[in-house]
Amino acid sequence: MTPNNTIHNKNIHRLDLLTTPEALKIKVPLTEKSAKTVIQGRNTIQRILDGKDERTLIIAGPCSIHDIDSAKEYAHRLKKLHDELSDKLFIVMRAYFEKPRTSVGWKGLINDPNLDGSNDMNLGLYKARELLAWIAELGLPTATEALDPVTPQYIADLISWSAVGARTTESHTHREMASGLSMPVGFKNSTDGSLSAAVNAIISAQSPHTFIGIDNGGNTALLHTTGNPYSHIILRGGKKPNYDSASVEACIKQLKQANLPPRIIIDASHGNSSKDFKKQPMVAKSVMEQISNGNQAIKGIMLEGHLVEGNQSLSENLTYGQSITDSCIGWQETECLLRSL
Ligand SMILES: O=C[C@H](O)[C@H](O)COP(=O)(O)O
Ligand SMILES: C=C(OP(=O)(O)O)C(=O)O
Repeated sequence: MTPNNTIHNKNIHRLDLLTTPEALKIKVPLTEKSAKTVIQGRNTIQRILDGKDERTLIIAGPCSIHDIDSAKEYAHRLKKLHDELSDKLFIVMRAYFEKPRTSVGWKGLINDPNLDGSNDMNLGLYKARELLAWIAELGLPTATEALDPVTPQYIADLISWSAVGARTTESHTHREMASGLSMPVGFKNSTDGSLSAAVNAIISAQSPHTFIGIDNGGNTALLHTTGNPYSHIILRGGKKPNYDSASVEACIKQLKQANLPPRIIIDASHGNSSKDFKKQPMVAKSVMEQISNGNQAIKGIMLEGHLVEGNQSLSENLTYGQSITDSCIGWQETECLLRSL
């Protein structure tokens, strides 16, 4: 569709109609088994955040998913560990389909599923939902980043935990969206390492809001939310790491000053590994040590891992199972690390 753009939509050269959430859910329905996975996943994470389940939440998986086959293979392997290590850890798969970029770059499977700039978002939403449904059917709960405020209507019924990223935690729109999401939502600290935007985001997301979104039929709608009681902070480091005990104590203090419960997830990647994937195991072990030493505020750890370690640039000859965004630890390292935790 080419808009008449002499005054309005001057910088929009094309408009394509997007499928509705309802139509996508007919194509890829939520089965009884997948609904059970999602609900049990959410309930367990809520119990962990409440301190009623003493296991550590582990969110592990690719920085971004660009290839369905390798994501399914990863899910298969992770499900085995999810079952085997379930006495101490509650393992959830990182299934990230939307990538916020520092400037420009590939924006994730939903935005560009063909990896070629054709931006077929109808296909992207289908592929994301199909994969989430497949993983849920396997019995493994998933975690994602909620970046576009409209996409949750298409996929959130298949997700047990969401994050708002470091680049959007300060965004009013994302706080409103989080207040209506059905699963626990973590807010990352800002890219410079400061915590105040995340603390304010939690307060905002726990409160009711009214904002513009879409309904299941794809109509523009006013959404009235109740607030999300399970919003919490994710320490991801910034100019310097913030996973050490002094930084965690400072975070607890800041949460308490804001009358918020001390509930923290620590991302072992990003600023906490200074973007060096090889440091993630060291970070995760140090966080686990704090938990063993009695720190009850740390509820979980996030890891960026894929089948093959490192990362690669987007090209026509991609290595199977290797990240095309941030570098990840490989499968062997992930398995070894999770068993050691
Ligand atoms: O985890 C993902 C990246 O760190 C984030 O999307 C920013 O990526 P960029 O700095 O490569 O754009
Ligand atoms: C983009 C991510 O992280 P952050 O927002 O912390 O940079 C991510 O976890 O993929």
